[in-house]
Amino acid sequence: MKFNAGFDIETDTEKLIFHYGPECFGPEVEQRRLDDIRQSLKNPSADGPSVLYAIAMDVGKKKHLADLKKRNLLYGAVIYSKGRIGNEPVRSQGHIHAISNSCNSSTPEVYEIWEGEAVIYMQETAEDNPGRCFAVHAKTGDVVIVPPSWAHCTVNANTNKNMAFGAWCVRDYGFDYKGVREHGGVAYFPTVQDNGHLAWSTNPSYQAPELIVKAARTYPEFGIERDIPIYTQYENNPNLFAFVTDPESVKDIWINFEP
Ligand SMILES: O=P(O)(O)OC[C@H]1O[C@](O)(CO)[C@@H](O)[C@@H]1O
Repeated sequence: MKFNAGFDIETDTEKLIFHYGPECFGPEVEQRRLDDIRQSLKNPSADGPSVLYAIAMDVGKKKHLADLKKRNLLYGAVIYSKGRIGNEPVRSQGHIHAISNSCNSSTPEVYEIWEGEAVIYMQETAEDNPGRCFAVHAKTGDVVIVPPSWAHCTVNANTNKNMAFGAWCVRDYGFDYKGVREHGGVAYFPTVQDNGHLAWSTNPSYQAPELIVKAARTYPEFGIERDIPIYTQYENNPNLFAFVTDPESVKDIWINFEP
């Protein structure tokens, strides 16, 4: 399927892969299978699609690659299967962005939904007290920012459709799964109700406050505009996503940040 990511990329929803146009680059996808993420499910023995999502880290226009490397920025793409896992939606296992050597800090991630509907779930920590917990509903074109060091996972919110997104990340990214895995997942488990909507139940291995469910918002504090692909916004203003690779430069924004 074709959508406006700001560069020439298409999804193949049958094979769960990406196709790149002649002026673009991108790797073969890395698959995440049901067996890879079972331990983070509400019901680890549930049945579902064997490949849940496929990841292509480092995609974009060939003419930008040198600049992206210079800035230490990386654009990733992920495509999700439709369907469900028992009564749970297809989703990622959850992780925290590890401390990157380049900035000596965990880094944020800026998502843009390309097709389908997503929930970006996030919580402040992966400790017994996870801090504030948010489920942010995002539709095609919406942007969602996950702050540095928050645990997060991505949910395909519509079981009848594939979902795909792009995201700005740091180039020397690393994923820390430890806290999430020790708790058997994130603090709230999504399930699919009969009407197709998501419901949320607490993971008993945390002492979590009430979940805040909300719609995606805009991010004027970062200078991000609505309705323009975030890749195009980088193309028009290459310094715009410098906060992704240097989160300390906007440290006041992260205090009491609400996604
Ligand atoms: O938690 P997993 O399975 O490693 O997922 C990795 C994917 O998650 C994301 O960080 C989104 O949260 C992608 O950018 C990345 O490719």
